[in-house]
Amino acid sequence: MTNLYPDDSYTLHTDAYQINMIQTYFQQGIANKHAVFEVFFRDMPFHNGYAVYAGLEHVVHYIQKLHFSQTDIDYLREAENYPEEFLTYLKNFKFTGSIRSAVEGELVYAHEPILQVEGPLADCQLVETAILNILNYQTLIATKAARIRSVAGNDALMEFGTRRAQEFDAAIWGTRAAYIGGFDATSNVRAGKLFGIPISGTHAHSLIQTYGDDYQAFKAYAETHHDCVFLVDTYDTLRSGVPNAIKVAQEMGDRINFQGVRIDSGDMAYLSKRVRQKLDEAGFPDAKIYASNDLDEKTIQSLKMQDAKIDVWGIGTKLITAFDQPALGAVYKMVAIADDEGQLKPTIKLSNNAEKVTTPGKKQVWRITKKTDGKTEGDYVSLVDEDPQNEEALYMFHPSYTYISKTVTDFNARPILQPIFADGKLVYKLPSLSAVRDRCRGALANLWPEYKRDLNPQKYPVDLSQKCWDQKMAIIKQIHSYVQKMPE
Ligand SMILES: Nc1ncnc2c1ncn2[C@@H]1O[C@H](COP(=O)(O)OP(=O)(O)OP(=O)(O)O)[C@@H](O)[C@H]1O
Ligand SMILES: O=P(O)(O)OC[C@H]1O[C@H](OP(=O)(O)OP(=O)(O)O)[C@H](O)[C@@H]1O
Ligand SMILES: O=C(O)c1cccnc1
Repeated sequence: MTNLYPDDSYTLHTDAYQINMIQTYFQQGIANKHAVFEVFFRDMPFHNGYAVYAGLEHVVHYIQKLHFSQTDIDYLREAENYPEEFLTYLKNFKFTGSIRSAVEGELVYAHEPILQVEGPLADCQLVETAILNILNYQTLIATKAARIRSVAGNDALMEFGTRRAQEFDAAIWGTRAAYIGGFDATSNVRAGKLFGIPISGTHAHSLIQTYGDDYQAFKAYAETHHDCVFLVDTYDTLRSGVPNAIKVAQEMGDRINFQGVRIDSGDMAYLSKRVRQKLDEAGFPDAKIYASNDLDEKTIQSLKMQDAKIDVWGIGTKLITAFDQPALGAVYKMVAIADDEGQLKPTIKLSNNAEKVTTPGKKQVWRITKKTDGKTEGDYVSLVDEDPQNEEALYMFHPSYTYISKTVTDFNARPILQPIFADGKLVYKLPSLSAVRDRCRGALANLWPEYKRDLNPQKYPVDLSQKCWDQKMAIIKQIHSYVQKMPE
């Protein structure tokens, strides 16, 4: 049976190896050694040209509540038999690190830091797992939602995924991420209460099955609700569902707001056209046609090409589970660590796979836009002490194929990583969810269409500054010559 603790928290929502490492650092006297870690992902989700950053608000809640409760300590003692002095250290633990991050709704790209944690080594290590858990999921769902929005045009998009989501938290934070990416409403009532997302709902087939008849069911619903959308596919969409929906709408007249009908099966291109015709002929040209059933950006695009007469799209499974790409794959890597004199030194993780070699040093990401049209030229990843805003002309080159380069003039450089926590204190005012959603919409408007197309989008430039690149090469050389001296 599950143990339910009155003081349960998310502090133990971490991998055991983090606590094991913290124990080593503590017992070796280096738990407070200054360190910097950065989060980034290596591949664009869904082969998309951009990703929509989401999850920061949940990260903020998590960090604010971070402390080991008495039952956390009791559990660690019992499960792992940690030494008492280490448990006392954990009991007194307070997060004193600093976090800089992209803000929610911002567009982010592979191979650039999207969040940075700096501070005592132990603090940085403890939060890795939860931060990745949050950002990996929410950024994925916000991106999927934006892809769906990009094919839906101005049609209404409703999130219907809770019943298929990977449990409670995924449903709740997933629907919030979907809203950021451009959805309009959710069927999840708790998400409405928690986040202020508009809620929306029609009714299920069980209502019709309860009455055993479309007419009786629609009538009962209409007698008890003002706003009515009738689900018309339980027995036969064209012969029973739609005619009975029209009949009830006509009988009830102004006593209801007949918003439309929902189709949940069958050939939706064919059915929606026939349904539209019937609604129009009956004098309901404003009644909308809702569609649901395993939809995603591909089916919506196909239905639009078939000139389907669908106004509102209800999307569940394929959105909330990120059906075609279940993980973003963001990682959390150490980029700098203090030496014995307390000086922060860049550090690298090498790999035979060039893609997996990290970029050392504490960094900033600059979004470079042209002053003339506000359009994005690419991202420029610099060391933290560089400021491209002061440059007249910015030389940008591909970090692997360095001969691919351009010089940008007349540009603005905007720092993407913003201060969120400074020495453990929240220094960022969380924006409203609608402001976050607007930010996403605005960012997409400033992106060239070549990066937004669904199929084979252009690869968005994420370039390293010369200083950052030189430092990386120097460290790689240094390590190679050190390793070469070792016997095999
Ligand atoms: N005209 C169309 N063009 C492309 N895809 C469509 C079209 N009409 C429906 N679809 C999609 O085809 C799939 C049909 O799935 P499925 O066979 O499970 O549905 P169904 O048999 O109509 O309904 P159900 O089994 O849920 O009662 C769904 O993903 C649906 O969104
Ligand atoms: O297909 P999705 O994108 O996941 O959208 C959500 C689905 O959930 C409902 O079906 P379900 O069969 O669960 O219940 P129902 O009896 O109300 O149709 C709804 O009718 C949609 O088909
Ligand atoms: O309101 C709806 O129509 C709805 C809600 C959740 C899942 N499917 C449909």
